[in-house]
Amino acid sequence: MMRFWKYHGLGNDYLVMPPEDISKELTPAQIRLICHPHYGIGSDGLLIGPFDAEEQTFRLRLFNPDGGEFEKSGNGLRIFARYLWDMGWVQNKPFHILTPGGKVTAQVFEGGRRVTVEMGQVSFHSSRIPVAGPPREVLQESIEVQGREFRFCAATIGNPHCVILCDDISRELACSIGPHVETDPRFPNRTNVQFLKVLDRATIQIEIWERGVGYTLASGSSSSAAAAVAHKLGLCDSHITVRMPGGELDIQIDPDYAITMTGAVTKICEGQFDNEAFDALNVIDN
Ligand SMILES: N[C@@H](CCC[C@H](N)C(=O)O)C(=O)O
Repeated sequence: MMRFWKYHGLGNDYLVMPPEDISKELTPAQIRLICHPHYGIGSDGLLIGPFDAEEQTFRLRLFNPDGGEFEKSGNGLRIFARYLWDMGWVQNKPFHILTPGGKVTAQVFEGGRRVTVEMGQVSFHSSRIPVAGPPREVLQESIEVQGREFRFCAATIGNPHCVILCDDISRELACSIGPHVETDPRFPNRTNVQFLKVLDRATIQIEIWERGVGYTLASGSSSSAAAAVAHKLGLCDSHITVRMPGGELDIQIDPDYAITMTGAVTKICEGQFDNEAFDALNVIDN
């Protein structure tokens, strides 16, 4: 049996599992099953932690529903911060979370329903994201998908993002174009994809296709990357509300492109995952 806690951040849902319940490292196939909507619990990702909890610093591992481990998640970090608060590991003062994409600082408010995370610094440099080709800031470049040309900027906040500016955005656009961009060879580690519409100097709207997930209702790292791109291009000021189908996030951009993200977290349930569910492993991967 593995205990789990399920939360969502604006409809982007994650499971949290304590590492002490996981006797042997989960395989990618087992993670795919746990996240499967029918054969598993169902979620946009799996968070395993805390590892090495000391002096208000907690290490976290993060996995996409395709079974791949990834670097950083904005909604995932808010959710993990709330989990630590629910479990009594932290109180209302700031604390730190170590992720493969860097160390962040988090703080819980409003009885756990609102969390602020200092997400780290956005970089637009090809060598950091990564993006193939000569070392450069990846701004306003061209990509052709299914006979249509798009202008994009790329950014990292620990995980890779491709931000495509559009006059009109939709779920259909994200689902038709996103998969091709996610796996475009210029992104050696693949990429998350955001379709960005600037509403005014303090408000943007995005539709999201996530690496290793697909279409999601919200994404904190996507919001951070898209807001940073809008600011970098001079289209928005430094305090931006990001509107997504699942709700809004508040993004503050420092002069060095350090990002502070604030938004809601909602607890859904907690329970026990029965290893019997792994009987369907051969079903989901065929
Ligand atoms: N939904 C997350 C992003 C999850 C990670 C992404 N799929 C990736 O592979 O980088 C967020 O809120 O940032």
